[in-house]
Amino acid sequence: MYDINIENLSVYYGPVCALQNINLKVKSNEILGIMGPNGGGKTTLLKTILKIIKPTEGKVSIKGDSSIGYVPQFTVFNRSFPINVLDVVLMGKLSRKIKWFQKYSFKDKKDAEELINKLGLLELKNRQIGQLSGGQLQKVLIARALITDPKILILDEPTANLDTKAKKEIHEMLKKLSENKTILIVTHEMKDIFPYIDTAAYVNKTLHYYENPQKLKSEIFEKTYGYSIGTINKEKVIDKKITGHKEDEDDQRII
Ligand SMILES: Nc1ncnc2c1ncn2[C@@H]1O[C@H](COP(=O)(O)OP(=O)(O)OP(=O)(O)O)[C@@H](O)[C@H]1O
Repeated sequence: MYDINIENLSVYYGPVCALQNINLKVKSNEILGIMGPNGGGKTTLLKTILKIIKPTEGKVSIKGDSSIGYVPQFTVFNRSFPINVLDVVLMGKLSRKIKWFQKYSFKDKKDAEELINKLGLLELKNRQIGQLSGGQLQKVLIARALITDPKILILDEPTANLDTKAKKEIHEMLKKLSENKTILIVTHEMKDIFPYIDTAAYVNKTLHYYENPQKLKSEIFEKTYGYSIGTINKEKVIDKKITGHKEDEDDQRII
């Protein structure tokens, strides 16, 4: 039932404690939103799940042999590299131990084209990555992580620096993918992510897990504004104060 099971996990970098005694179980096909302040340990948690970092204490178990796809922060991606969309997606087929002059098979190319088509990117197939919008590039990086059909997909700030429309498209894409994948998203975009996640975790050295993400949303508002969200209308007003967004006539009367 659980794709990821983390028990009593602590991670230290020398004397620095990044994560302390963390427990977390992630169900199959769940979308977990991971939030928390800068330096709270979110990336350390991802890297531990990906086995890039070894736990100081405790253990991380992945169900069966579930493979994991990883989408790193796209700000670290070199956009000036002369490579097209199809080639970026195909790169996801390369084994971790890169063999020089490794060739892609006909099936690799067919799989990549099918995936690009499925994600609505076919018309961009031959475009150089330097000529993509931020949202398009992010979708291509997600496609690269999906090419091996992993059961678990982990994304580190997938919508950072994207406009509202691109964010919505990425979040909707992830929601669809969660029909048969377990997805972990590290994000600072709390306002945008809540409608799309099933559960939430707040990481600040320790981890608080929320079966109901709305509870975390309420706690964040309470911390920010010093009072709790009593009614839906009040929540709308607070949302509007943050976003400046007007939703409907009814809404406008509340102001
Ligand atoms: N390689 C490292 N060596 C020493 N300390 C590190 C190392 N990597 C991270 N840390 C420290 O571990 C803590 C957690 O860092 P981490 O990058 O996991 O946080 P984060 O929540 O991902 O932060 P952000 O939101 O800013 O990306 C921080 O105090 C950070 O300074």
